[in-house]
Amino acid sequence: MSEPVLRARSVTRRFGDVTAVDDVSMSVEAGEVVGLIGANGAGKTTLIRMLLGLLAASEGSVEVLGGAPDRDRRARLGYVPQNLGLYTDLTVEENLEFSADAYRAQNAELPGRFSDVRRTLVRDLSLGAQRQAAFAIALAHRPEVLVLDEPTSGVDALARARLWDTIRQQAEAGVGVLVTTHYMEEAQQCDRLLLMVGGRLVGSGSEDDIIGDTRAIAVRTDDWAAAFAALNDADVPVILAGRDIRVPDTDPAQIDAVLDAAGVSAECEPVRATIEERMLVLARERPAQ
Ligand SMILES: Nc1ncnc2c1ncn2[C@@H]1O[C@H](COP(=O)(O)OP(=O)(O)OP(=O)(O)O)[C@@H](O)[C@H]1O
Repeated sequence: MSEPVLRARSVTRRFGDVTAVDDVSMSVEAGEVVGLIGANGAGKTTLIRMLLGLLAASEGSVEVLGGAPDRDRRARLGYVPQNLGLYTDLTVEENLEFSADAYRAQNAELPGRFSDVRRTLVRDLSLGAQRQAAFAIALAHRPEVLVLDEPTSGVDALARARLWDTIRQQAEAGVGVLVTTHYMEEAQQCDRLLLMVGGRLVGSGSEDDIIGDTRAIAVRTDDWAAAFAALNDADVPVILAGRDIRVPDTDPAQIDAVLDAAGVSAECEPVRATIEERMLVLARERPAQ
């Protein structure tokens, strides 16, 4: 296999007493979309900032396109940070020119559908439109690696689907993509996932690999509010989605006992856990530092 386009070797980053990233090794190959998932504060952004050479590692090392993330290699990357990194008092076109200068790119261009907003100040665009512009600007110098930190938060369903189409097209053209997301439907569109909990990389591979044999109990009852309250008080990892109650990684007998004691009649069925439930279980085993 060729050299990965991004690689971290045992990287750790501490901020005072907080270990934001703890001994993480990972890589992204050309042409693949790798999803970096984990709860808020898991260390995803800190890992990305180290990979891009924007933040020094306390320990370990990173490589971009086979070497240190110096200015020349960074010019071959496209990066959309969570806060988008646009100048809000410049127009979309001025932001493009600014970015093209920084990347020393010739003929950087935006897709035609941006023609209506070229001369609009970024601050006058909706958050969703700003995100799309930031993404288009990051692609305009035809990067070999794309790093996207929550590219679709605040974006409507159509724009989100379009953005994922573009991500896939980029990967098919050989670009290596690292993308963080909180949306599990998006995680499923990645070729491979990396799961971070409390600064550590605790799972990798497909969704199935990450879920492993974790099971959940689906609790069915008309008295869902009382059932949820009783299970929550019992300190089991209970999740309420609408009126559906789920309890991952817990002995069914314990759930029966809690519900019986609370006088709630319910049917409990063991089911396969979801990826969110697996994340919850891991987060309880290893709380954020
Ligand atoms: N500059 C900083 N100074 C101090 N602590 C920091 C700094 N940057 C991050 N942290 C801490 O490091 C931990 C990891 O934060 P990070 O932003 O990397 O997580 P994340 O997984 O990207 O979260 P989110 O999904 O909310 O963006 C958190 O506890 C955070 O408070």
